[in-house]
Amino acid sequence: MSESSTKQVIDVQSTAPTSHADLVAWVAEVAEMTKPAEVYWVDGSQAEYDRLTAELVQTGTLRKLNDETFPNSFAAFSDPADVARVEERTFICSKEEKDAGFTNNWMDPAEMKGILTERFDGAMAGRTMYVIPFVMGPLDADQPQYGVEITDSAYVVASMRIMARIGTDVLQKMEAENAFFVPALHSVGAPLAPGQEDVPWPCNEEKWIVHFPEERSIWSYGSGYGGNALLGKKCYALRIASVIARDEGWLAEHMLILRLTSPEGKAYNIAAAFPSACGKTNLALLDPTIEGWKAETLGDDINWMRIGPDGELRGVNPEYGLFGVAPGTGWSTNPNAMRAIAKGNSIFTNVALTDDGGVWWEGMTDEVPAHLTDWQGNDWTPESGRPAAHPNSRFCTPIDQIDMLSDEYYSPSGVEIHAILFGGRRKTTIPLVTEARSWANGVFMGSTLSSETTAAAAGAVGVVRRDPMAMLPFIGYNAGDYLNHWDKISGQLSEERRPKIFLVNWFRRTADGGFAWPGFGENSRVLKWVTERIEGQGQAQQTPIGQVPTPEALDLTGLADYTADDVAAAVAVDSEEWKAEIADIEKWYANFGAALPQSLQDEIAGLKDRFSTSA
Ligand SMILES: Nc1nc2c(ncn2[C@@H]2O[C@H](COP(=O)(O)OP(=O)(O)OP(=O)(O)O)[C@@H](O)[C@H]2O)c(=O)[nH]1
Ligand SMILES: O=C([O-])CC(=O)C(=O)O
Repeated sequence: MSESSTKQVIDVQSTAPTSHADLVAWVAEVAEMTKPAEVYWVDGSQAEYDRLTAELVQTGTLRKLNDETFPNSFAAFSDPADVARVEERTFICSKEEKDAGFTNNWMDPAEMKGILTERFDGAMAGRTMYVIPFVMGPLDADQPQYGVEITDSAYVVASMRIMARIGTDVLQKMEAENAFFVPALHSVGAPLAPGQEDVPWPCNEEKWIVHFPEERSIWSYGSGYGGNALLGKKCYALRIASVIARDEGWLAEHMLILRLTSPEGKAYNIAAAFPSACGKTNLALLDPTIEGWKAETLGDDINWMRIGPDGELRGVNPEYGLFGVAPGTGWSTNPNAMRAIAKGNSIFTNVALTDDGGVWWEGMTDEVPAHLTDWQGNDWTPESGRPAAHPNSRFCTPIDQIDMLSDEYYSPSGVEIHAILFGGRRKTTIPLVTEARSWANGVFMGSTLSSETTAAAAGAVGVVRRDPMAMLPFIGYNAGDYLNHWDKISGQLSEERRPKIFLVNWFRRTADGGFAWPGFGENSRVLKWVTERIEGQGQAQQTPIGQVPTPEALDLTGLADYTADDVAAAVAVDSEEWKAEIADIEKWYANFGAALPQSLQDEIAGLKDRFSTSA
């Protein structure tokens, strides 16, 4: 062991601001392995954030924006090879391969630790090692879900402060309870030789996003981007939390939560699972276009659902900020998100810069600026023929800047969920909205959910894939066990209180290539029908896949140039398309073998039956 690493171990033990023995031991162990220049415990204060962001401006990682239009906000530009989650480099290292299942990459945990230990050896040389105590969900929850992220990226520290509750309060409570925490280790994997200047976006060509579900720990190496690096989000709140949820009897899901109140004052909490970049943030910040309806945000990406005392399903958003897709978020499509962003205190990544020191992305304003600096630092004009902002560019903004944030967001016991929507991005086949025939039929809809891939993950875009409950990249264990867990939870819900389930598709196309439904704020019309169905009202027609609205059932008041015929086209069930769909579902289900719950086997058999008798 070198002299400097010995010194670090001693430093950690004697300077740690906590007596939480397991935590101090882990931090010391990591410092010994990664050999940072210093160890810094993050307190989560505004002064600390201001200091770190100022340092990041100095090193060129952040660019301070024009304070008038984007107060206290910054833009970061990543390495072009580090712009999205890397699913191919994401692993679930359970002791046994079968426990990771066919949807996950797997490696033996000891072998993986061996590889990672080599990568992390000296990985933080020349850098500061930051220790971020955090909690997912309210700190006053019955059982706060603690984590500690160690990282060598100040950009990650600043972003984590927006996305999660972090710092001294969390550390003190964790210490007082001597609580378990998820150790989440992150390095950009780009150590600095002494005297070497900082690079604006350090990262490594080799990336590893690794989860050890039995240990409930995370090791992430080589990337500084979003879900690869802000480890409280997808890595903890979905992959590791899904394992905890399986063991403890609850659900950790990739869902937004929206509260919709009717003109009569009746409130409905709607959870919706859509894959990445398929409209969660937009629906969570819905601006209803129908008179008298009010929408409030509870969550935009993750929903932890527990069974309440009366057999109801209760949802909590464990996050503290938004990490939203920038392109397509605009004053006309999502004014609520734009108002939250306009309050400032945000970090943008891979958006374009305007000449007056602001930011811009495709769809932000109707008028396209005449000149920009694109996300890669090049001059850009509307004639450039390429996007100015990266398609997966993001805004990272505190959730409490949303004017429409529900007070219930802060409730540790969450809200009762009255309806669950499953939705994907499909050009054909899937109607605008379909009500499940039953709870089991709804779980079937979720388990066979499909969507075209998006820029949120590295790889091909636009390829249709099955994405069960929008959790394909996020189930931290065997997908067959996951479907069985849903089946088991179903049985524990009160029959009267079970949420109604719907399948939606905002992205269906017409023959001329346009969207079959205007989407965004107009989705409130679909949600109104959903609430009518909850109340046992609203006109619906039976189809082999479930109930769809009759052409007159959607409230189209004030919606120019959209007719009942257009609704009929948007909700049409085409049996030829469904023949291909069923074949694809059967192919998907074959992956599960005997693990497929009987209820879902019955559902696919029933679906085939209904199509054959309706033909
Ligand atoms: N046509 C259409 N596009 C939509 C609609 N809602 C969202 N989008 C587009 O879908 C893209 C992604 O939307 P988001 O709301 O950010 O998606 P998300 O699911 O929150 O994404 P993640 O943060 O990756 O989980 C944006 O380009 C939106 O403009 C809609 O109702 N209709
Ligand atoms: O995790 C990320 O990088 C961004 C995100 O929310 C997603 O991909 O769904």
